[in-house]
Amino acid sequence: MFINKALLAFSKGSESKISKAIFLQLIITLFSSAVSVCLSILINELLKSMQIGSSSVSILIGSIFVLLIVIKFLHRLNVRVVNEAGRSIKDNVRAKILQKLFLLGPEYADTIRTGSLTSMFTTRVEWLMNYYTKYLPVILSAVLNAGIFIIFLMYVDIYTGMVSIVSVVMMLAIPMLFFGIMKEKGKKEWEEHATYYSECLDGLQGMVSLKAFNADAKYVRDIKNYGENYRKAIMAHLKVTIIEGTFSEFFLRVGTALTIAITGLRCAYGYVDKSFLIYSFFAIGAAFSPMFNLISAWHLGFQGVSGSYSLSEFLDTKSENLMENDVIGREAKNRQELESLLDEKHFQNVINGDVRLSFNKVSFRYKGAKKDTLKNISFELYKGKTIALVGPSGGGKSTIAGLMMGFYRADSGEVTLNEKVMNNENAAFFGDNIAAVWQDNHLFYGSIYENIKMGKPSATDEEIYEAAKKAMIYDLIMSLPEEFDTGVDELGSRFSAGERQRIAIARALLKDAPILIFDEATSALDRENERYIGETIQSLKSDKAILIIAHRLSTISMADEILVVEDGEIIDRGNRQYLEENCELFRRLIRGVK
Ligand SMILES: Nc1ncnc2c1ncn2[C@@H]1O[C@H](COP(=O)(O)OP(=O)(O)OP(=O)(O)O)[C@@H](O)[C@H]1O
Repeated sequence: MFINKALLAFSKGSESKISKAIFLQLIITLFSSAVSVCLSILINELLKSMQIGSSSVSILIGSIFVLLIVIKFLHRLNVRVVNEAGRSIKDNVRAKILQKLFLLGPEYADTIRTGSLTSMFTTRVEWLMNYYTKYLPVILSAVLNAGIFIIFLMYVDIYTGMVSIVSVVMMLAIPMLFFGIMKEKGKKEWEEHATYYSECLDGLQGMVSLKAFNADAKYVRDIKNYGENYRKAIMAHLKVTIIEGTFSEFFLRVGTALTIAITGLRCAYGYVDKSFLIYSFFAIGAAFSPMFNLISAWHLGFQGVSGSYSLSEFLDTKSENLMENDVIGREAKNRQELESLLDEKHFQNVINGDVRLSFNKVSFRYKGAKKDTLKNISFELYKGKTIALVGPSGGGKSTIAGLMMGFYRADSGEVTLNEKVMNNENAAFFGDNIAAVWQDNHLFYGSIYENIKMGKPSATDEEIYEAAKKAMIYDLIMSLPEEFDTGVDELGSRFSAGERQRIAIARALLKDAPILIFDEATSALDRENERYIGETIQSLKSDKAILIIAHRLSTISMADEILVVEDGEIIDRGNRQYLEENCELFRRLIRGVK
């Protein structure tokens, strides 16, 4: 019947809604069978009395009429119940996926294609929904209903009963024989679906580059090929479904015919009481007709199982590097529970007094990389100190910032914040105390106001305006038609790179964390804005611990200590004057940025 542990786990939080849908389907099936029972009695009565107007006949006709109306009403109710159950399953499973994804953090996200994720959120969740709302109720009610009528047939005649049991068992067994191949085809379909989606998204995101390189024609051709592969995978899956469905239907029809024939024969030879003949024919109809619905439902059952395998594979992903925090570290059973966790107070662990972040002989290698990305890195960052990291591209500067944020874990050595070592348990403590602005800042779909407020959800309007002023973006926002309510489209593409950077700086300043990271945070700004933001950073210096990954002389100059990073190592350190006198690489870098 295609139930596994994973499928049971996915129903958590929606059990009552799923049970309601199953119960309602069962009632509908039983009531439909009750119509058959009434009809069989009615025909029997008519044959006996040959009178349409008798009271028992009127009662039977009335009962059939009432049952049909009730069934109609229950069908309508069923649509609502199934929709509610479906929504609940989708919400809860998506909340689980999201929690896991954020727990695994950027290190994992870098390894998975956007299309696979999209497909996980859409297709596979839909498959699970169909399993619980369309497959499970239909199969459970059909089997139970068949069971009731087969017991009746056994009572009438054991041989008739036995033939009907064999037919039903065959009908249920056929799909099981196809299970292996259906699982494989289902997996292939979802893989092709994920690739197709990934390629489409890649193309949309890279449209400017495709146009610039005149590569759009080739892209369209490639997409067509991926679409064709996806279509083929669907057809292959469908082919097996049709073959399996044909076999199931064949056995069901043969089973029904055989049972009717056996009943007739047994009656002809006097083994079945004639008065039971009509009842038996209707009972056979009532037992077998809901089974026909199963033929189309099996496909949904297969999809549900296949979806549950791939989703639980993802949810079981192990990582030594989990980005736990108050919300994502605690498993929420459903979306409501997740929302109440989100409503709880966060950022409770902000350090008020002295802050000290240390790298102690830290080495790190990206998964699959041939050599260490960072080797033996040590430095100390504390309140009132500004460190600048400089060095050639690819040297490992951003990786140092990533380790501070807990995106990755050191392979050897330690990253500590006020004596707490960076690990799964303490990652949230680091996150609460660090605000970062990256080279490439993500703005979320919504308003500018919401994007800035993300830095501190409890911020007042005044605080938000103040942060925007410090980030030199206030005047620009006020010149927009809807000021702070102006919409930010996906990826913030309506803003220039410099504007996006300033909105991100406002968001980070609003967080008011004791440690600030600026990773090439002013790279897209013009000289004037950069100078103003430099002044803002300068004004924060005494109160904050600041790490700047610098590319311009002005920012480098404001650092108390400059670390020259090359090929994963700190090859020299000191203030600007010292390095200019003693470090050839630093002199070359300075010449490059002057
Ligand atoms: N997710 C990743 N997986 C594997 N290797 C990575 C990953 N991210 C970065 N790297 C590699 O690690 C090295 C250090 O990269 P990093 O971004 O830290 O350098 P960087 O000094 O900040 O460079 P830039 O100044 O160009 O930003 C590079 O060789 C880069 O290709």
